Amino acid sequence: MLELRDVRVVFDGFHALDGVDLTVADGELRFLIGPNGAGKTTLIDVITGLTRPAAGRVRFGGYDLVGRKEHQIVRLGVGRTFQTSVVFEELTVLENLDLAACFRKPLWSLAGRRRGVSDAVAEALARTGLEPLAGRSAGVLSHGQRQWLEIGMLLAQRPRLLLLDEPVAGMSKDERDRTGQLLTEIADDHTVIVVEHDMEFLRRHASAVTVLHEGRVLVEGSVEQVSADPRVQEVYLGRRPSDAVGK
Ligand SMILES: Nc1ncnc2c1ncn2[C@@H]1O[C@H](COP(=O)(O)OP(=O)(O)OP(=O)(O)O)[C@@H](O)[C@H]1O
Repeated sequence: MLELRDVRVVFDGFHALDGVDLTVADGELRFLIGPNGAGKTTLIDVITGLTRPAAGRVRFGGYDLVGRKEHQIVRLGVGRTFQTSVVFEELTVLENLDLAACFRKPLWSLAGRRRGVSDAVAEALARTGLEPLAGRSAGVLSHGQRQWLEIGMLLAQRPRLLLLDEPVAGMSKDERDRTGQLLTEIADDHTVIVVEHDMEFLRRHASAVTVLHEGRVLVEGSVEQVSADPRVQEVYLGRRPSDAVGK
């Protein structure tokens, strides 16, 4: 379980997170939405150790995360994607996955590593449907395939909690549907938090949604509850939440 209590982040006097409480159960697929500047990325940064909160607690799987370094948090089973790509274009899909799989492991465990595809990499290939492309260079992948490779690279690290920042941005409708299925499948045996602006995508694939606004949790509930909530409609500047595609 992931548990944030009264988390506060202040940048030069500006309260980017202003007392956030959030509980996400094991195996949950939780969507995080909110207008630009609401604090979504900052929240992910706090969980992953990139930003240290001024106050508050972050607990995951029985560990306190505040004060731990990013790589230590990765080792505790927390993985994230960034808005910018981390794929090596000149390497193959398989090589990218293999590299990612090594990242979380201590160096000594790599010394005697057997050759061939590790179980974690094979599972990541199968889950993301990238098996037929394993030998292709990542540079030739479509935008959607590349996003799946990034998700696969996270899976190859065997995280328990995945934090995904706008995974369907720029994808075609088919790619979005495939990604929605993929996220639902991943949530069978992982906890997944997805920052996403696309309301159509949320309607199709989200069950639980948390709305952030001005550094606080405004509303939590199902997509229907959240879209119908007058406070949510108001923060999206009087627009219907269905129009609230953010950027
Ligand atoms: N390193 C920083 N220094 C100063 N201010 C920052 C920093 N990082 C974020 N902020 C500010 O904190 C607020 C929250 O930013 P954050 O990126 O978390 O919002 P967001 O909800 O992810 O928005 P978006 O949808 O635009 O990505 C914004 O007003 C932003 O300008």
